[in-house]
Amino acid sequence: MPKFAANLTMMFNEVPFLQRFAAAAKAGFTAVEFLFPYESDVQQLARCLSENHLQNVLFNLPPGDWLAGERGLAALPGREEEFKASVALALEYARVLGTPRLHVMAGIVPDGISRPHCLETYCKNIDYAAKELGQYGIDLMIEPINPRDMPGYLLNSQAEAHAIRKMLGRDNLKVQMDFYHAQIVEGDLSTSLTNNLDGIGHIQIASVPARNEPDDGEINYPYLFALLDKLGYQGWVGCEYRPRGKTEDGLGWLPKSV
Ligand SMILES: O=C(O)[C@H](O)C(=O)CO
Ligand SMILES: [Mg+2]
Repeated sequence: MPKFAANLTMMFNEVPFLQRFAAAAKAGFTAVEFLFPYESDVQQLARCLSENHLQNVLFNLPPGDWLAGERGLAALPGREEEFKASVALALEYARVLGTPRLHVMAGIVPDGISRPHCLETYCKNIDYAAKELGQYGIDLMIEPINPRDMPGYLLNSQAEAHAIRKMLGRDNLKVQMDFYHAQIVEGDLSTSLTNNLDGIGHIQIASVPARNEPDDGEINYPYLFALLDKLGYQGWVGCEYRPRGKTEDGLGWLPKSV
């Protein structure tokens, strides 16, 4: 059975963020991921991990002004210096927390700027970030996101993400395969997973269309979990879903040892 990491941004939202570490550990998780840790003191986060015997397997680089609708800086021409500063900040956190991989969000293609121009900016920034993280043995994830959840987001398909990964040729640049997004955009999950396994650095799960626990909706997760085992996938599976009700009440799908 794959290794599952609780997503503390989406799960255990019955309690404040810093109390979710203990809640995840109590539920049996040994690993967690989250989106953006930057509102918390990094040493406090390190204590939350160590006190609860958890490892952090992923978090995101700063996304720009989230409340203003920004969803990443990497593809935004003219924001390169801000992007480089976001890489430095994420590195500070990752080195303290021992995080082995970081997800960099691409961003929404701005009005008046061509997609090819954004794609060129994105590739240059991703290459820079991968080089910086690589000095510390940290992998960089790029994740296609569906246009229903994020209209205008630059990167939507697994195929394009793997093409960028191969073109840049950085060993520590990997694709984050979120089955929720991949199902919405292109489906064909098991073949895409099988054909691209070497280039996949992290997986995330949620039901489609509701983005709840992976025990409902149109994706056959028991089939995919068995395929991950058969393929020998050694990475983590992030539970990036919105619990239908109380988080603990929705964990019946988890194997006993997560
Ligand atoms: O939304 C997602 O699936 C991504 O994993 C993310 O981190 C940005 O929201
Ligand atoms: Mg995701």
